[in-house]
Amino acid sequence: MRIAIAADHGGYALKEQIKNVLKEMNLEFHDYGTHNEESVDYPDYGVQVAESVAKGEFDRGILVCGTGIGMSIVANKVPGVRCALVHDCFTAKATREHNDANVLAMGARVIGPGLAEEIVRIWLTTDFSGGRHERRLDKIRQLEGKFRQEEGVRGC
Ligand SMILES: O=C(CO)[C@H](O)[C@H](O)[C@H](O)COP(=O)(O)O
Repeated sequence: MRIAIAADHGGYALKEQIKNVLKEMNLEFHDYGTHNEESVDYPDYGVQVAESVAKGEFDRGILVCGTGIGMSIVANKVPGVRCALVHDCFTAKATREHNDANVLAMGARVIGPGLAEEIVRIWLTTDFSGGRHERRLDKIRQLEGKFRQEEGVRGC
């Protein structure tokens, strides 16, 4: 499994710790930045991970900012991305089983590194359950198609 990872300045330190988890798990990853704690804008980093996952260049994405909210909003603008903002172990598992979430967002100002690492481990090792959940993902894909078409009509 290949992972794309990024953070803004608020998530930089936690991103570095999560990279150690990925190394322990022998997972290949690409770090899209940021590479220090200088202030940057989270959309510039979130979109790179989201696009790379949507294009199939990576299997999963991990995004960290202060709250995780901005990163999750950005990632979910990219068709094909199902980004989950997760701050507990229960939803880390559930969003893989039910939503087949392909991007994980977390807030470094919300949870500590120990919990974040546990969330990453659970999220990376839990499979999608399929079944009735596949039908719901199909409906999400249909909605993406509907809004793409409407944007085409409006010339957006
Ligand atoms: O939560 C965020 C956006 O929803 C991000 O955490 C940013 O890290 C946060 O907005 C940055 O704020 P700052 O005051 O510029 O450090």
